[in-house]
Amino acid sequence: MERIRITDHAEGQDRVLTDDALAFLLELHDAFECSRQQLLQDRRKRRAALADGETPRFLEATAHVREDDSWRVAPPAPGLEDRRVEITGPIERKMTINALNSGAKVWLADCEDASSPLWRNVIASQVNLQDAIRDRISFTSPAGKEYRVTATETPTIVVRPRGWHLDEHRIVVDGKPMSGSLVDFGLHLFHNGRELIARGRGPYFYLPKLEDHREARLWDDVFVLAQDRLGIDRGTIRATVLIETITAAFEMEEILWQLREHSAGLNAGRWDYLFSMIKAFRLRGPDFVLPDRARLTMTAPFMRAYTEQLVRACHRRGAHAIGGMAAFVPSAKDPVATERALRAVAADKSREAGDGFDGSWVAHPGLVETCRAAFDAVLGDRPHQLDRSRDDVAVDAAALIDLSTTEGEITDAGLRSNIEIAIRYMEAWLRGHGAVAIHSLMEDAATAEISRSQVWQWIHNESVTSDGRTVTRERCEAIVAELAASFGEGEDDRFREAIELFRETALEEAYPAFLTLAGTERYLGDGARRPATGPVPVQVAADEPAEARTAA
Ligand SMILES: CC(=O)SCCNC(=O)CCNC(=O)[C@H](O)C(C)(C)COP(=O)(O)OP(=O)(O)OC[C@H]1O[C@@H](n2cnc3c(N)ncnc32)[C@H](O)[C@@H]1OP(=O)(O)O
Ligand SMILES: O=CC(=O)O
Ligand SMILES: [Mg+2]
Repeated sequence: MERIRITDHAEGQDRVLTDDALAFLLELHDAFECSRQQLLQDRRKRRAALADGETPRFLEATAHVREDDSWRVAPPAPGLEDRRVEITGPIERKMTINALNSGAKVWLADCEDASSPLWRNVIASQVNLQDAIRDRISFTSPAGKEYRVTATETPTIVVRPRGWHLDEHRIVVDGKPMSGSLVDFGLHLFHNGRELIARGRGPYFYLPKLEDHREARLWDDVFVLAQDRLGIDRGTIRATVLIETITAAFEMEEILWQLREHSAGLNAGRWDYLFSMIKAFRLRGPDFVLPDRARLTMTAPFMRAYTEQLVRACHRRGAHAIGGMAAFVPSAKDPVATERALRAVAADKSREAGDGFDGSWVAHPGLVETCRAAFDAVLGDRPHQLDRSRDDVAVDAAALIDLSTTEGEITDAGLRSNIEIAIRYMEAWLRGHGAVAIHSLMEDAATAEISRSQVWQWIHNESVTSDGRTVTRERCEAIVAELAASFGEGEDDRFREAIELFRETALEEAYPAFLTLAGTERYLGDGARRPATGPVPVQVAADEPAEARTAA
């Protein structure tokens, strides 16, 4: 019996899942699947311990790594010296070309927060990467617009594979799904690694949602085996780790140390970081309940502690510190939203550049110049500011987890906005869109996780909105019912399933660790339910207003 089985088909698959590529994936699976499962098991234990009241802390066992001043990560690899503007986005064909023409220094080609893991997306991402790297990508829109790469200098490509928690259930080995991380990583490296090196850059990665330094070590082990197997020099692969969980924030230097030969720095993944905070402390009582999502800015004291400590850790170790994503996006149809986005992004990037970051992310080509200007003002002609030590920053465990000083209230509008964003995002995700603009804000898996998690936390803490009303499941259901009236009922719409998924991830007693896991198991996996049709079902408590009962 063939050990590896592909359970689905998508256009372009033959170019991606070649026999040699599958043999490489199998080798990665055999070498690392046990360790991945062990680490996922450890995650579950740690999550339970945090829920039971354990406080994250700096590890005693690795104090020597933090205290030893002598080590540094490898110097920047070709194409990664100057990272002042990085554009992110899903690896769709048109967006790939637009990103390559955007003028950014780096393109984060995303199989993660901005991607919905439909099989056709997984395969198309790999096809588009192959073509983009070989300068043979073009696209004609349904309206007949032609797209080609015209920029003389294109961004360095950095691929973000899925996180360790996600399976790729369409590639089954000995009856078990492969790791989504290893599939995204392995296919890109196998097909494009040598080509990238020949073109003067290299196979570079962003590593998402790591929860501790042992998970970084697993990636390092993967890199070593993969390079040896493909005859690529050790240290050629480079990885920037997103610090976007509260536990990883206590192990920043350990993560750099584990990957030191392959490290390209750290990134402050603010949205998943906020999600991680809410998840970790969701049952810790009022001091850990955060206000409306709109009030969770980078100037909140706990967020400042996080970014300041990240820059300090990176620059102590000669590693790039890369800033995160301001969610405001411009809109050709809305000059007011555009003006607001440009102002907000300029302020965000100026603060990051002033704090010592070496570059930052933008979500949209219309923001590249704004980000560049903010970093130009601080960097000038220098490619980075690694020489800017932030030893003035206090390493302060308490500051990282002190949420009690976050200003702002929970409002009815904030509750409604969370429910609407979560459902609209889940609906788009089920249709295959991993990033969408909703009310001129970029929404992706990380921001949607915040929205649904806040709703869950507010219900379970019986939080009270500024109008004096308690957040209850029934109140949320009434809002769902009102919103449902405004949702489309087009043939392709998936609002019915999106509402079910929202209920499962925000309104139930149990708290699913990731909406993407819940969504994949229920709607995208092997045993997935068939898409439902008909009116959106709503649940309304007897004492809710009558109009809430009529959504259809
Ligand atoms: C928490 C995190 O992980 S953040 C990182 C993950 N998230 C992301 O990467 C989000 C990236 N951004 C996006 O996906 C998009 O900007 C969205 C979905 C938010 C908005 O996209 P749209 O609705 O298409 O925006 P809009 O209509 O203004 O786009 C104008 C043009 O810019 C292009 N564009 C917009 N964003 C991008 C991008 N990130 N990369 C490349 N091209 C882009 C569009 O394709 C469109 O091209 P066209 O004029 O040739 O048709
Ligand atoms: O991946 C980035 C984030 O903010 O989450
Ligand atoms: Mg993230």
